[in-house]
Amino acid sequence: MAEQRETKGKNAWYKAVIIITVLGITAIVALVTTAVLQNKPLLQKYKYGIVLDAGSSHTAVYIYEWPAEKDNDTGRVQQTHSCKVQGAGISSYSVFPGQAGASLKSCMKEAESLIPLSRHLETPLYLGATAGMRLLRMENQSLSDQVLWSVEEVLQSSPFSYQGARIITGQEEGAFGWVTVNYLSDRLKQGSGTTGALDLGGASTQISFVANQDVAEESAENAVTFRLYGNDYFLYTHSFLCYGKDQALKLALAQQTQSGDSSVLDPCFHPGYSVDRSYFSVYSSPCVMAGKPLVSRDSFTHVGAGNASLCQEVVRRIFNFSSCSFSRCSFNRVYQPPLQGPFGAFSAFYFVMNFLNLTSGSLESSREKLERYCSRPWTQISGSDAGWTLGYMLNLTNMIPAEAPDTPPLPHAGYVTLLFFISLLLFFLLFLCFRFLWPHRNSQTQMI
Ligand SMILES: Nc1ncnc2c1ncn2[C@@H]1O[C@H](COP(=O)(O)OP(=O)(O)O)[C@@H](O)[C@H]1O
Ligand SMILES: [Ca+2]
Repeated sequence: MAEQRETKGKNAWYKAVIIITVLGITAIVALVTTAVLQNKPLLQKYKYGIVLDAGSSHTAVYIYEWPAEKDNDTGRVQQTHSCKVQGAGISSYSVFPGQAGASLKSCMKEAESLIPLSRHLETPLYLGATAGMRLLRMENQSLSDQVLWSVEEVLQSSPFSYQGARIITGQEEGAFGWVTVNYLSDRLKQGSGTTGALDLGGASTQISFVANQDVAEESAENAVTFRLYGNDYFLYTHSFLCYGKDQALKLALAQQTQSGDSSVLDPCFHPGYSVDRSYFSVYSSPCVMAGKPLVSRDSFTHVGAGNASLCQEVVRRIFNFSSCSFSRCSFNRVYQPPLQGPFGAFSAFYFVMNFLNLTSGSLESSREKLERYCSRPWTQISGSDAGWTLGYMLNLTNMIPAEAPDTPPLPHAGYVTLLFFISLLLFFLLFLCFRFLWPHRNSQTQMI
């Protein structure tokens, strides 16, 4: 009898252990599955933004995207597509301002086909015009308004959330260029050293870099502050209107055509280059300070001489280094504090240097290569195809939070692993309890 009772007791104990083990394993599996499902990243959805960069030479449409659930947080904004608008910049439509908007239509249709239909209504659409429109506004405010109305009409009729078309200030252009360069190189989140930004446009050029706060005291218009990812940045920025590549060329030509001769031998163009130009094309720009020479002829022959050092002399003369009312200046009496750190140069700086294969190597070696390049005959140059890759053109996004975002204490995988081992430990402890305490209780019961 005692043996039978003992066997029954043992069987009951084994059953209990098996039930507890099965329950324990089921609980662990349920725990881990819940944790995994709960924390599993949802299917990635994206949000979009469109920025039209209406430059002096051309307009480009940029489409940006970022993960939807990280809106305004750490989601990285990426350029997914760019479309170059056919023809020249919107400022060139001053003769027929009403046609400026129509020029944007095909790129806007492209944007409609690329952005998912469900996102159209919430996709913000901005247009920022730069130096070409600044010059047109200086020449004729009514014409520049008409050009903007024309583009506004087309953008408003698009399915996107139109946020406005405006001429951005040179200060904004410089400061946003700096943000973009540092955002793309991931320097803002790290809070480490930043890089300055140099942007050579067609009608203006911008320089921006981190400087100390004396800038605001000496020249408030050159000072910009940002708070990004919890770090304060104090910037010096300046936009030189008329010192973009195309307007600077006009300044240099105006200076060389002052004598009113029928031809000009220009060291900045290749030997063999010869083009008839009208005086009007050079002197109609509001950038050209020197008056048109008093000659009866309308045009002159622009002849290349291909001499880099003489060209440097010509180019130097379009800059005024003579006086400065601040503690220090760059040129044309513009305040500039001492340069700091490395610089990222983009837009036409990049196009030109990339075209000449000079994007790597020292300044000295680039100078030597440039001298050799400039003296090459024009006939050897005109065969080259300038269809090289466009670099990123960077633009306005306000997706960078002022404060650094809170990050979870553990990464997802670490969290699941930790949960698993804690559960395992609990189960092991439970097992030990039953293994050593239950038989002990049984034997006590038997003795009574
Ligand atoms: N693919 C390219 N190859 C060579 N030069 C280019 C290319 N794209 C743009 N550029 C030049 O870069 C400059 C861009 O200026 P843009 O942005 O239009 O004017 P701004 O910024 O002064 O309003 C122009 O001088 C233009 O000729
Ligand atoms: Ca530009």
